[in-house]
Amino acid sequence: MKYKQRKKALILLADGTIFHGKSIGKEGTAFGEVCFNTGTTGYQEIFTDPSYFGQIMVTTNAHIGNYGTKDIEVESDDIMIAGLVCRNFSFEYSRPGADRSLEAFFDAHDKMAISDVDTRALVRHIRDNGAMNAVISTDVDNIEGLKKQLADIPDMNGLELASKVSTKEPYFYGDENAKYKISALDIGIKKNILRNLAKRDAYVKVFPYNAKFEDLEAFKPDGYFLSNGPGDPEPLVEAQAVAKEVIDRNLPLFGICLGHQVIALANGISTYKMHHGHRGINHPVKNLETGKGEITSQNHGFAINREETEGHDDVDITHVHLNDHTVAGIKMKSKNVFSVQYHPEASPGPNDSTYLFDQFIENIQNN
Ligand SMILES: NC(=O)CC[C@H](N)C(=O)O
Repeated sequence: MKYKQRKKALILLADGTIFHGKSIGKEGTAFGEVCFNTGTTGYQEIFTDPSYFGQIMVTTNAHIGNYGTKDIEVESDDIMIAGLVCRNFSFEYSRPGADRSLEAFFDAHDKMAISDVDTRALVRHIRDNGAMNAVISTDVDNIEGLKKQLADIPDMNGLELASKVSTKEPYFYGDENAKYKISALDIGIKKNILRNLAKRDAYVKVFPYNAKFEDLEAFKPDGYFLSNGPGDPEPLVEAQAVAKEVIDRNLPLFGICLGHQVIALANGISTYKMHHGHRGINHPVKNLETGKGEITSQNHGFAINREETEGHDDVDITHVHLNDHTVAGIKMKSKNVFSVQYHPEASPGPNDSTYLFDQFIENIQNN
C-alpha cells in the first residue's frame, strides 16, 4: 500500500471529552449525536441505513473497510451517518466481487471518517454517560471554536428527521402483477424491507413522510406499512395521523422501529429517549407468544413506555428485549395491527425474525 499522509483529527463530545485520531479522506467538520454499533459485519448496510441520519457512528469492530464495498449492498442511495469513528481503517480490501474500497465509498459520498481512535474507551464513556452530541473534525487546533458550534447543534430528543430522508415523490417497488398491494409510509425506509415485501409477492407503493391516509388508500392496498427512520418519533404527527386512520378502519398494519414507535404514539403510549440505545446485530429478544428466543438486528435510541403499554386495554406486549426488558414488540388485541422495535429485515444481521413479514402477509390474507 502506498504511504498515505493522514491529517490529525479528533472527536469532541458535548461534555468536553476529546479523543484523538486521524482522518481517512474528507477534511472538515461534521456534527451529530454520537452512538455506537457493535456489529462485527455489515458496515456498508449500517452506514447507508436512513435511521442513522444525524448520528456520528462509532464502530466497535476492530477493523472497518477490510472487505470493501459492493454497489448493491446498500440500504439507501447515500451514506446516512453524519460521520464515522473507528479503530483501524483498512485502505486495502479483499473480497471476491467487491466493487470499491470503503475509502472510495466515503469519498464518493463526501462524508468524513476518522480512525485510530481509542474506540473501546469512547464506547465505555458513552455507556457510562449516555448519548450526546459530538463533532468530528480535522480542525484540531480550534477546540474552543468547535465547542461553540457544538453547543448550537439541536438535541436528538424532540428532533424531527424523517422529512430529511424521506422520498420527495411516491414510487413503486416490485412486480406490478404481484398478488398483494402494500402502501408504505417512508419515514426513512431501508431497501431490505422493500426486498422482503417484494419477495413475498407484494407490490409496494412508497409514500413521502407527510402523505395523508387518503393518498395511501387511493392505491387500494391490501395492507399498510410504517417504516424505520431517524430522529424522535414524537414530532411525526402526520405519520401518527395515518396510523390512527388505518387503526380506526381495522386494516392490516405492520410497523418496524420508528414505525413501531409511531403506532404506539397513535395508541396514546408515550416514547422516551434511552440512555444510549441498542445498536448491533446480536440483541436477544423473547417472543412471548411462542416462548422462543430470537437474535435480532437493532438500531434505536428511543423506546416505548412499558408501564403505559402494560396498562393499555387494547395493546399487548408480544416481544421483550432480554438484556434490559424494554418493549420489543406489540400487537393490538382488537385490530389487525402489530409492530416491532427491532429489524426483521436485518441487513445487517441474522434472519431469525423474517417470520414477521410472513405474519404480515397472513394478516393481509385473513383480512
Ligand atoms: N431504526 C429506527 O427506525 C430508529 C427509530 C428512532 N429513530 C430511534 O432511534 O429510536
